[in-house]
Amino acid sequence: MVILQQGDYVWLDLKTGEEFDVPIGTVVTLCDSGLIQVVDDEGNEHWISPQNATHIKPMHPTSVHGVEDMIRLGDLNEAGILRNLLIRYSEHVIYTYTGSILVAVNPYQLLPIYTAEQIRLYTNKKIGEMPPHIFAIADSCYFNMQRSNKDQCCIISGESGAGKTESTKLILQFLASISGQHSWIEQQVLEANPILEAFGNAKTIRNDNSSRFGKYIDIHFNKKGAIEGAKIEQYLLEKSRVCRQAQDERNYHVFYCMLKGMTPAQKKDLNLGQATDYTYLTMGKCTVCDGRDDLKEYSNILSAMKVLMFTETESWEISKLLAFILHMGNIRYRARTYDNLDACVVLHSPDAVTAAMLLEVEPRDMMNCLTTRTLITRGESVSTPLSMDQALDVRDAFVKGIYGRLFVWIVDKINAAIYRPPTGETKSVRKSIGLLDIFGFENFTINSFEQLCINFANENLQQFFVRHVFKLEQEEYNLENINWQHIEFTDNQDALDMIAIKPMNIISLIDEESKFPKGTDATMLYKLNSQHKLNTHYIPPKNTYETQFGIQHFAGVVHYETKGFLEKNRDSLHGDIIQLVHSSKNKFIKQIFQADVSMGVETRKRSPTLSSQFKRSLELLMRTLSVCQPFFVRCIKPNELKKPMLFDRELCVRQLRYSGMMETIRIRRAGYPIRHTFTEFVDRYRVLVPGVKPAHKQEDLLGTCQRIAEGVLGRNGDWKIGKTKIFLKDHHDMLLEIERDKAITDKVILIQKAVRRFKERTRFLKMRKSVILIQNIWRGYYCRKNYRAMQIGFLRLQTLFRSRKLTSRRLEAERLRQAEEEKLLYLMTARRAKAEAERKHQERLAVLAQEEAERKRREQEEARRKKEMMEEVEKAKQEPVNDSDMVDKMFGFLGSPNSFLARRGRPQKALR
Ligand SMILES: Nc1ncnc2c1ncn2[C@@H]1O[C@H](COP(=O)(O)OP(=O)(O)OP(=O)(O)O)[C@@H](O)[C@H]1O
Repeated sequence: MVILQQGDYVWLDLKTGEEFDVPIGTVVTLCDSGLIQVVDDEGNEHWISPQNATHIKPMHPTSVHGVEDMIRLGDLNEAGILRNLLIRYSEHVIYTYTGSILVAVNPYQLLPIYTAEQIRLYTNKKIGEMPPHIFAIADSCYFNMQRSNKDQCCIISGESGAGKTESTKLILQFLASISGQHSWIEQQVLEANPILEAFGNAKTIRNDNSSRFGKYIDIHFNKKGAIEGAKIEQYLLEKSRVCRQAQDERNYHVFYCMLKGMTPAQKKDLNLGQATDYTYLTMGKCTVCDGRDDLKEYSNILSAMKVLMFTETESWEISKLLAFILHMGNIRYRARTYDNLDACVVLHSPDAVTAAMLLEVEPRDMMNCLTTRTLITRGESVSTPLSMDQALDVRDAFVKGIYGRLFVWIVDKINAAIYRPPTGETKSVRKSIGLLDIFGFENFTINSFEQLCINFANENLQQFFVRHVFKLEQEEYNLENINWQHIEFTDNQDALDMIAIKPMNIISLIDEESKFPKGTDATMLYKLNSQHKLNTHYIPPKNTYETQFGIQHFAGVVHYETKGFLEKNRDSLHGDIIQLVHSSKNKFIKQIFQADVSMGVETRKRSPTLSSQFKRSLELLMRTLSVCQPFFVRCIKPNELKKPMLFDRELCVRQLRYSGMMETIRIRRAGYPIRHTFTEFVDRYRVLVPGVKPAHKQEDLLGTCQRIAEGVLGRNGDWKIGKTKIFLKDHHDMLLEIERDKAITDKVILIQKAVRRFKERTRFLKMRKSVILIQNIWRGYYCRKNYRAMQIGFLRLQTLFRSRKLTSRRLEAERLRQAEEEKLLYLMTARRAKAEAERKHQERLAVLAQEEAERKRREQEEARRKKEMMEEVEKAKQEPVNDSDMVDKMFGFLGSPNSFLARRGRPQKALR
């Protein structure tokens, strides 16, 4: 026994012996005592005694926290795969790879992983570069289409409710976003969905929005990779749902939407009430569907119809037919007996009248058609009554016939809007991505003809998958002499041979019996038994009373109830009904029945049965798929309750086992899923090794391939060289692509560098030239300007200098002259002064002489006067005198006043 420690992860095999029980992952919580306590992935505790030590096995580290690609799982068994999906699911990680196959576990809740940002993140990425995602598959489809110039297809499989339709829509959304601007055609392609879902989807116990038909959407891309159009192929609509629904199931969504969304006036015109009023809508006792807003859906349908060019009249005619179906379902019969024959009559009711009115036929004709049948015996036509059961069958067949044809017409109408037939020009360049969303394997309590067809389709797809993944792979390895481990896988070819390929196969026997006039379901079963009872894939009825036979399908045994097989397979409407349609004034119903009306009675009898039509369309589909490069998305339904975060281990193991996931992982791990011819390889990856010439110039292609592979993947890498091809693992492809991207990016950068350098240099040189020119001009201008300024300056300076020089010279001259003058002046002055002084001296002498003379004279005068005065005084002393005489005498003595004054001044002047 392994020595365990607390916290170790181990596998616990409870060995219950149940078919879908596999070991569960556990963590050791106690191991001190002899017993070991472990807690499993579902939270249950287990005690393991040493005797039960074989029940536990150590877990590989890759299984502890899970891996993105299950090829890398160390525990390569169902338990490992299951736990890997479980732990990722519990972390809301719903996508996991198995090589390039995507496993998607339905989250049953809206996860924030489909935003525009996510689209951007996954655009132009290699598988494995980002965590697994449906967008990564879509991107790879698109990238591969562009890279290899080959059509691609994506096969989305899984049980009802596993998420196929959602995955298809997500891929479409991704392709529409990355392929270009949102064009009108893209919008039209996207808008086809609401219409198809309204008319082809219904609430079932497994899925609230179950597609009751298969579809293959082929999206066409033009040379630039933009969506150019699309074509929708539909397969096997479940028509019986129009008349019958199981408990808790609904009829097709469109009926409920119409009754919720129509205006009262419209409803009045069609005499319609509410869903609960109609037998055809209430058989499952369920008219509402949680989480669906029928009212809103109705407006979506109408707007989608507008986008897809349905005219107002056509929309109204469709409503009329839907209303007709509802009224037909409400028609009541009463059993009668005529001439000992079981017969019936239609009870008069507003529904019957309205139905006839909507069909625009005579009410009487319609009632006759619903209650009698015209037989032609020996050239004569005889009308025989129908029993009530037969009449109900006729009515239901009529209604199913209308709905089935209406659905085909709608798909054709959509195709008319979105399909652009290839022209000579576009044919060679147009590439496509096909999305196959087809009903999963079905195994109900009672399985009928429809289930046989559905399971037949799934056998075909499984065979395609097996062929692609296993058979072709092994064949190719042998052909190319590749040494590899041979993997055993479950091939469903034998089952397929028995159902539809080998002579006297089940489908052909059913067909034959359907055309045989006296054929019944019992005779058919008898023939099936006698032909196939020894086949290991056939399970005959246990006794002669049992009406069931079984088939061992790849996904398990399914028992089919043969009652009604032939009728369903014939899928033909009685001539009376066709006649009734022919007599109708309603052009629309005539249009949808056009093919039947134009056929004669005999041709109609020989018209292909449902199974042969289905087989043919499946063959066409398989042919289309076989020329495409396929991608596979395996959707897994985690629980039957449509609940988030609930993982039903058994249910998941069953789906994994039946989808061949184990073998897929084994073969993917052992094999080499990526292969290129030498030419392709060299041309694509020669950039990785310097100096490798293109393939057409190579003499040794194999050697060159080897050189490139060794250079990039290493000499000891697990890749192989065959006779014409090189074989690689998924991760090699990724590595090569990443390296190629890098190398091309480097080269692109180099080219960009050179181009940019050249461009920039040219620009620079041009700029430099211009700059130099500008500089030249500027400098010239500037220098000239400066020169002129300088010149003026110099002139001024010169002038100034000269003027200063002249001035100084002048001043000097002046000074000299002045000095001379001064000298002269001085001399003159001196001379003059001397002369003057002489003169003055002379004058002085003269004056002095004069003054001397004067003084002498005055002294003489004075002396004279004094003598005169003395004489006068002497005389006066002898005579009396008055005052005035006195004054006059004084003045007479002194002289007149003026002369007195004049005399006073003279001596001053003389003094100067
Ligand atoms: N990726 C998803 N994210 C959120 N919910 C999902 C996702 N895929 C599926 N679902 C939920 O599961 C429901 C069933 O999915 P879907 O209709 O795609 O199943 P299906 O496989 O096409 O079934 P059927 O064969 O019956 O048509 C959806 O209506 C949606 O509620």
